[in-house]
Amino acid sequence: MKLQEPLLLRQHAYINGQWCAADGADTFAVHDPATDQLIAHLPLMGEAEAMRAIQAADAALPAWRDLTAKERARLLRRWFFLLEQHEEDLARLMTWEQGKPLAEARGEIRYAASFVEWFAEEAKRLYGDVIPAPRQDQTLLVMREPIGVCAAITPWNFPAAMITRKAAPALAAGCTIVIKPANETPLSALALAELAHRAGIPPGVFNIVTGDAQAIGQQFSTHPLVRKLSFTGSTPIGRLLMAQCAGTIKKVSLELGGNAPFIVFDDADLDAAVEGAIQAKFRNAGQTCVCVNRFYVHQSVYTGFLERFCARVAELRVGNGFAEASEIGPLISARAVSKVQSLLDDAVQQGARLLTGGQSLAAGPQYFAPTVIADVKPGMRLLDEEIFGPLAPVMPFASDQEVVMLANATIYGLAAYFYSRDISRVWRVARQLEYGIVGINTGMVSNEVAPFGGIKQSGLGREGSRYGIDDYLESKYLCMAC
Ligand SMILES: NC(=O)C1=CN([C@@H]2O[C@H](COP(=O)(O)OP(=O)(O)OC[C@H]3O[C@@H](n4cnc5c(N)ncnc54)[C@H](OP(=O)(O)O)[C@@H]3O)[C@@H](O)[C@H]2O)C=CC1
Ligand SMILES: O=C(O)CCCC(=O)O
Repeated sequence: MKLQEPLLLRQHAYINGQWCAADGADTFAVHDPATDQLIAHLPLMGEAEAMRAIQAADAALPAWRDLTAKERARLLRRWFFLLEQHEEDLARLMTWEQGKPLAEARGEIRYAASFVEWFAEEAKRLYGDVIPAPRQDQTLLVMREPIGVCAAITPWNFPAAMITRKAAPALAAGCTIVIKPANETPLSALALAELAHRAGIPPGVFNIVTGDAQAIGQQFSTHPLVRKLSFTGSTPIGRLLMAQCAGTIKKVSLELGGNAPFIVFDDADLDAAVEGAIQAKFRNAGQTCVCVNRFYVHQSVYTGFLERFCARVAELRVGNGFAEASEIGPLISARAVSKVQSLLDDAVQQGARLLTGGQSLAAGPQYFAPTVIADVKPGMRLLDEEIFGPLAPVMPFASDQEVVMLANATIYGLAAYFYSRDISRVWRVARQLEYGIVGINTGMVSNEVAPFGGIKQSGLGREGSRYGIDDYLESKYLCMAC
């Protein structure tokens, strides 16, 4: 890979300010999902190295916590400027290991950097409270203090933004952090570490441990020095980590799976709904936890919506993320492709109509054609399982009451979308949807200033926004007799 700054391609973990190999010098391989070519070998670390990273983060904590908020903010801002400055190299590394089109990768680097900038600003506004006391001889105060050493486990679908969305609030609050990136996409994480190092973030404050997820996850979720764990990934692993954290009563933030409904009411602007549907379904080839899993379209506009939607989907250009024309890259793995294929097969066997896509592509074995199926019915697996791929199931509905009930009939509660121009319906449906995020007449809801997170089994806590730093803070109540 040709980079303007070759040192951004790191093949060692980053612990206590040092680039390290695994104790036994073992490695694992990283492949380009577009070509299956070998990209890099990374340290296959386990419990011992994870423990050393935690100890380094603990040793670095007092000095980092004792910096003024302004000093921490200044270092975070330097990191932000470096992320901006190296956007192109960071994007290229991401496309190489993750597959997403370069334009999307550039967008993700800007998105990742925006969390660092935002929380550098928030660092200076962590106000406490003075509480009117119930007695005249008391003064009551609440101070907000960093929780301590934090651990984070991040997924491959957003290899940079999921790290900065956790690390930036942690560092801004005065915490130190140990991070295990997904094994599919460690290079982006290590490039972030290289730039954090150059920004002057002290040794031990920001650490990246690569390798065996189970062994590292075990340490992160059971070590008594870790006070908080933040995880983005699948609901089953989130459940497991939450249970493991129970032993030492860690604070837990979880961004887990979704089953997003996208509702098109009879009064919707259909052209706008189609554009929103393309964004909300096909971003990152459908591999986003807020991507649409189910389309409900009012029966009176069902055929019209399907015609326009299928025409747009058929135009999407699939190919290697490095080709500037590509809009949809490969899926992350052969396992991901077979999961999407099996959900499609199940639906078609049970009577769904295949309208466009569905075929394998000459571009390579990890590509899946953008696909639309209609007349989807209860009982088909894809209504309950997270698709995480470019397959759009569509079905008609008859009434508002029915569609809200169908939309809420899931264990998940991350994102929902709907299109309507009737203002009273907009308010009513927005209130009735049991989701942490509701997109109204838009298919794009994510930014650094808004709280991102789900309810039900989609997770705990919020990331980004002024709320996103709360999980990295404890409240200390001071009761002073005077
Ligand atoms: N909410 C979201 O954004 C995401 C949702 N998903 C959902 O999950 C499905 C499967 O994807 P998958 O990548 O397997 O998701 P996982 O939840 O398995 O992986 C996410 C992260 O968790 C790590 N991990 C895996 N097992 C453990 C463990 N026992 N202890 C600690 N950490 C662990 C992974 O490490 P490693 O890479 O080393 O295995 C990775 O860093 C997807 O199809 C999608 O439905 C997936 C990714 C993101
Ligand atoms: O959990 C994910 O899938 C990544 C979040 C993407 C976003 O912030 O929109």
